[in-house]
Amino acid sequence: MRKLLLYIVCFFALQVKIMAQDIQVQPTPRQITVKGENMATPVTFRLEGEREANPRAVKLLKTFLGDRLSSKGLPLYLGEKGDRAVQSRKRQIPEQPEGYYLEINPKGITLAGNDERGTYYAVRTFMQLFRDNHLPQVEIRDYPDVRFRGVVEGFYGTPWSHEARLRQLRFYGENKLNTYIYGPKDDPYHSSPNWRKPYPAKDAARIAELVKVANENEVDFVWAIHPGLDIRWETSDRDSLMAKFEHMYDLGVRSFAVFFDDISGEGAKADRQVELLNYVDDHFVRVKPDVTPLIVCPTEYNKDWARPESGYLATIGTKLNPSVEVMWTGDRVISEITREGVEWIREQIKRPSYIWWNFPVSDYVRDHVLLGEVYGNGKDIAGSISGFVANPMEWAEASKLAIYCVADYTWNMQSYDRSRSWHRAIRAIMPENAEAFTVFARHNSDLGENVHRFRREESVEILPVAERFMKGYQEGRYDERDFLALQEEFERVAEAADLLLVDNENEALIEEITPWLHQFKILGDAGREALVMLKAEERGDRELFLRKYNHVKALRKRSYELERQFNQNPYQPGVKTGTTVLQPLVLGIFTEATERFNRKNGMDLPLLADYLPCKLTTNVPQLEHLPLQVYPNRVHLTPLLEVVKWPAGGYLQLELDDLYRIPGTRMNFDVKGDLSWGVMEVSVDGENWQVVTLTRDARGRLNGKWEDTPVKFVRFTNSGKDEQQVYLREFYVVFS
Ligand SMILES: OCC1=N[C@H]2[C@@H](O1)O[C@H](CO)[C@@H](O)[C@@H]2O
Ligand SMILES: [Ca+2]
Repeated sequence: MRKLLLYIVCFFALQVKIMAQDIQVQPTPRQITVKGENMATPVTFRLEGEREANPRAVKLLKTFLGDRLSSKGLPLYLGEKGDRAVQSRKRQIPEQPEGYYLEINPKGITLAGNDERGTYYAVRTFMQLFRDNHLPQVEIRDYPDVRFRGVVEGFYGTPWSHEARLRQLRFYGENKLNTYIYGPKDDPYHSSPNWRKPYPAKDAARIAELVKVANENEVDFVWAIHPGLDIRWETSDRDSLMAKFEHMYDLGVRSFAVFFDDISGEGAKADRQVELLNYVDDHFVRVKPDVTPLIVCPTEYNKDWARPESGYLATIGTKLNPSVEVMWTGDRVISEITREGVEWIREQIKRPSYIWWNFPVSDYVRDHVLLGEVYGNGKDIAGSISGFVANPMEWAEASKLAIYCVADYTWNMQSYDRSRSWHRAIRAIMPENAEAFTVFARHNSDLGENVHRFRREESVEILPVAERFMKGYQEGRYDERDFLALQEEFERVAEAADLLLVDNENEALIEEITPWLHQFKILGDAGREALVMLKAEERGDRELFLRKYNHVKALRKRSYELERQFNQNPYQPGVKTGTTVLQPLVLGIFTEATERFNRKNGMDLPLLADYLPCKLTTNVPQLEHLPLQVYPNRVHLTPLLEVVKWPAGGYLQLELDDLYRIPGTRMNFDVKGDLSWGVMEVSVDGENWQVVTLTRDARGRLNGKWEDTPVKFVRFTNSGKDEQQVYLREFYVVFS
């Protein structure tokens, strides 16, 4: 008998477990208990508590239920702890900020928040559980791990459009993100030169609308100011900043930030910054009745840049009002956030850090879109951070993939599953073409070589097949199953590109990624044709081989033309896709097949030009891994967004692949002051150097040229005795 009883209990428990798992709520709730079989969805609901409950929650729920609301029907109790309607469940409500209790059973429904935002989140969860014909009988206790969760629009590049921002705010409401920080570097009223000026009427009206929609979605709209490029530490500038905050307050802004990142000189001084921040905190933030804690982004915002001898962080830690939140990007500008890292900074600044996570931002690899999984951050960091906001790409819709996962991760770290979250994100963003978008996103996730050396996994599933196949092909025997798997993958790539190009469920997203979709189609076609080349070469079918050889070369040419047509920016112009696995695979197959064909037929068909005739060497740490943009007769250094500390004696050297004249060289370090410390030289052998005369033009740029004997080396040195802090805005060499 006992055994039978045990069996029945286990069976029931298993059922409960299975049912709890198949209940999907985003973000993943802390605790779901299934209390019985699904129940039929009532035809009508009687709403109790609407007068006392959070009005935004009431509005959201009434809009959602529509004509299912009536004075009769299943009671639905809505409200915060202390409100009469949810009095009977008071003890069940979690006491953490934004926590909520949700109960659905045949006697009634309770949506009860620990605070107003919690009630709103209970409604959001209820909306996800709702099905026209059935409701799960559940009890949910839920609350977030991280206090402030969301996005900081803090990237360089084209700021998001007003419509994109409105869509973002609604997306944050759906995903329980409560923070949007407005700080686009290229908005002149956020940064220099107009941070002191009020917004023109049209922009002001848009900000006011953003604040309104943010409030409806229970999102704090944080307005950030970036005064450090030209701030003067006098009361006039302090008053200008206060006046600007008052102006933003009048537009409805109730949350404020001051960014001191990516600046040098006067603006970077810690004690001056702290004096200003404490003043703003004491005379504005704490004076107003309804303004959330001030947030600052420090100049030393990552460990790599922290210099204990500067005492910068110590000053912040000891002198900055404890109520001010301090942002932090981690051990480096772009880095995964670890427990050790957040505990280190917590010691320095004497408070939890407010993480500014630089992902999926791509303003330093603008030719890539970053659609991969969100991973690498510790699941044990919640205790040492007060906030976690992601800095996205200039492509707002495409950034939603990572933002969705960040919402899941910051709400419930322990249960975060990077792959499950990513697949759900794709279904949430592209429900009708989830499969095609998965194929596309799988092969558009790595950054390629970049100055921050931050990389992401890409084409993970096909990588082992590609490696095994190429090895086998080169050794003269490959597995036919691998060949077929690659063929299948390239077909799916080509299909996905076409399906997404005509998709109209999310036109804003398709518009953003269209250049990459065209590139992806070419990649799929090139992969399939390269595989046909391989078989034709094996069979000795010259005619077919030559047809496919010409087709792949034509596809490669089209790819280059796409690169020059779309996404032209001064940093990383062009459109890269599948750069880590698929592109090298196509090139490898094409090269191997063509070399075999040439050997067997005594021909000399050229390979695909994938040249890089230039090598960079330097002893300036921040320039060590600088990618180069190489064109037929020009070499560009990728400009940097951060301040470059160029030590005395620091040099940067380019070695060309042959001897060239240099009709033009241009450097723009965005330096107002004296540039005589900079010397440019050329050399034939890398030993004997000759100085190139540099002239400074009206915009402060240095221009030089070398028309004498052709040379192989060009170098630029800080021949002064002091470190120089410059911006690497532009540095290119034209050679002929
Ligand atoms: O304050 C943190 C911070 N400021 C800069 C820096 O990180 O690098 C990001 C990525 O390039 C850039 O988007 C951001 O504006
Ligand atoms: Ca209330």
